[in-house]
Amino acid sequence: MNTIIELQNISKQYKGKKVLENISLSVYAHQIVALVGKNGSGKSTLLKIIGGLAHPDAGVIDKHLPSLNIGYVPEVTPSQILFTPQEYLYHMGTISGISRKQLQQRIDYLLTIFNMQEARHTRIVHFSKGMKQKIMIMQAMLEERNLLILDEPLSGLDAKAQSDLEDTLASLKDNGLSIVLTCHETKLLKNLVDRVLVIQNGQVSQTNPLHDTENHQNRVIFEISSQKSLEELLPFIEIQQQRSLNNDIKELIVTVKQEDTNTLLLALLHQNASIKQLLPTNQKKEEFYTHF
Ligand SMILES: Nc1ncnc2c1ncn2[C@@H]1O[C@H](COP(=O)(O)OP(=O)(O)OP(=O)(O)O)[C@@H](O)[C@H]1O
Repeated sequence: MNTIIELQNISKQYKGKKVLENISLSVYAHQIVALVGKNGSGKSTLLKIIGGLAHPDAGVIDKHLPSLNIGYVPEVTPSQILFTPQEYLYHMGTISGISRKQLQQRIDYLLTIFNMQEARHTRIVHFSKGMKQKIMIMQAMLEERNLLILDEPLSGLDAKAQSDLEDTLASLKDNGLSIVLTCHETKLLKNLVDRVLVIQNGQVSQTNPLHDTENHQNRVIFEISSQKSLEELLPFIEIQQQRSLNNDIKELIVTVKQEDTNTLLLALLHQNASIKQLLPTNQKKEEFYTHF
């Protein structure tokens, strides 16, 4: 994984009150990271520090990409914008000094990826909160970005708007963007984020990945002739360990997704493999080995 920005021992206080204490974290390319925590836990402060909008009292921010270009979208969404998306984005882009031709191409691209072409000429003041949120993100993306920082992008949106925005953020990630966002509720993020960082008492800790693939995988140990090719199995398995028992037989320990387990077992039987053990990966290793 390529790190794009790394924070080392970041601390911040306001009027003598410590908000962040010795926080270290990395943001990787093509990842969506969520910062979760209670009101006032320091999420926005940390976002602003990552985005270069606030300075830490101590610590180092190391940009691993020399041309790291960060877009920042604050929590507050302005409600009274009388322009249409086309007008608003065009004005904002012009203020940022983007050339006309480049700007129009970029607006077209953004309207497409945010699925907003039909609303191009409707006044933003008439938009739903979700659509306004999209406009704010598009504004932050008028310039090419590597990293997008979103403060509470999903808050106040109804379920449909949340899911719509999640889809958009997922396509932005697929197009190469990294995203750091804050959120109160982890359940909103289930299908979206790669990592969740919890901020509490000025410290950041990483929770188990929300995708929790560990719990949906099995570990299989089998013995198979050394002459047999494993090529057919490779799409399903991740090899953890492999050793020769003698010249003819090798033993493998592999993990396989729950849904691929039957296919794997069937393929192993066709290959005259001997299945020694099958257990969910969330069983402790010691328990696993005592089954021999
Ligand atoms: N500019 C500031 N001046 C003084 N205190 C500040 C400032 N910015 C934030 N704080 C304080 O720092 C603490 C952390 O604030 P921050 O906004 O980072 O938390 P948060 O987790 O984003 O909260 P919320 O979920 O309510 O948005 C709070 O106690 C807040 O009052």
